[in-house]
Amino acid sequence: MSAPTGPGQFHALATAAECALRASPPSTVVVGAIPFDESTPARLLLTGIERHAHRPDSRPEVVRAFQEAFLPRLPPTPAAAVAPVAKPLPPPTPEPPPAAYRAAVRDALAAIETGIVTKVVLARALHVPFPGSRSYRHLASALLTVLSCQEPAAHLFSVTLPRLHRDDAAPILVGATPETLLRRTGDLLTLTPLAGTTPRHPNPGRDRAQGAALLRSAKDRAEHRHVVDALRRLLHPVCQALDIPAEPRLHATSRLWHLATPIRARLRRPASSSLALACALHPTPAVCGTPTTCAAGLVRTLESAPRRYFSGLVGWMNQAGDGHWVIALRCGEVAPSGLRLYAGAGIVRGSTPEAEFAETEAKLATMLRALDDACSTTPPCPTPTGAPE
Ligand SMILES: C=C(O[C@@H]1C=C(C(=O)O)C=C[C@H]1O)C(=O)O
Repeated sequence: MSAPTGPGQFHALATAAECALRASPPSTVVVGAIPFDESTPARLLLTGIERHAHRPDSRPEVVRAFQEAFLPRLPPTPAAAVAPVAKPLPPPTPEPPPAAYRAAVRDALAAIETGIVTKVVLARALHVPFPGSRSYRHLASALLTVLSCQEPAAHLFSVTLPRLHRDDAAPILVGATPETLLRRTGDLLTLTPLAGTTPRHPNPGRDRAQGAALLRSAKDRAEHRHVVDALRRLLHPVCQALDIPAEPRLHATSRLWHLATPIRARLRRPASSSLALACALHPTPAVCGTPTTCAAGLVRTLESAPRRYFSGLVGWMNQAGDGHWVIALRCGEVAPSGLRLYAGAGIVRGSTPEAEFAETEAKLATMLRALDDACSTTPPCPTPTGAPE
């Protein structure tokens, strides 16, 4: 299922998905990935979820549906192919170089001082040359297995993306995101925006102190408020009841604390489909900035390369329009030539180039650790993970 790239792609996709589902058997769902911006093609396809899962609302079944829909069944990896031929991994190349990322943060801060934007999210990438003899599809599969152990609370995804050129192998987007853009069940809409981040600490006392400091940080609360305010503005016309807590709370991943606001809303009837709603809200200031058009312009000029699917959407929708769309974070594109991992950070007044660079490093560590384990022979889940010791 596709729509021409360029302005209007997302709206056309949502309409095409709704039409295709209406014309399909009742158990059909649309699953796939929508890019950060409309210059990159989306990858959405129809699949029969009930063949793979009996409870499409529960996370593991949906994850399994993604895997079965997008990753062809792989034969068990022969031991020889799993040998850690590339340990230590080749060093990743930062794109852009760290100094250029810090300069872009300074430019974003200068734009904030002029008043044209109040928040801009700037992303960077790491290119990791393909580490060894395993096929890239096996690596994508191994990464997913490792991520499912290391990030048990995350939403996992694995989506085969459109080919860049006709003769190329199709890259695979693999990740474990902590952020749900929205979930629609009938007229109930739930959202969990995240913004404002600090690393966790292996010492429990210091870990709690770091979380508490994030919760108090005026700069991080402002960064978070931009997202919640934008969602309130956009949801108000389509919702009859909107429950938005006044204060953010902490959300933990295995490596990071985030500020989170769980939002619940009742949609007015007739309710838009989950994909139409997701496309209307995307990109939120959590991944782009505010005001959106101006922030998106700065993202285009200040980032060194297109984000493609990073900070886009991944999810599914059924015939009733219910569905779950997450934001593609803590992820990478796996291709035969190597992996491209991404992370971004929200720049607001009070941000510093050094701290924002460090935040992207901390975010990238999730995928780097998974990659390291995916390329080693040790089992991916030796002990339960989730909270640092
Ligand atoms: C851009 C990313 O994350 C987004 C930005 C955050 C922030 O700036 O604090 C936090 C969570 C996400 O909404 C990322 O993980 O790369």
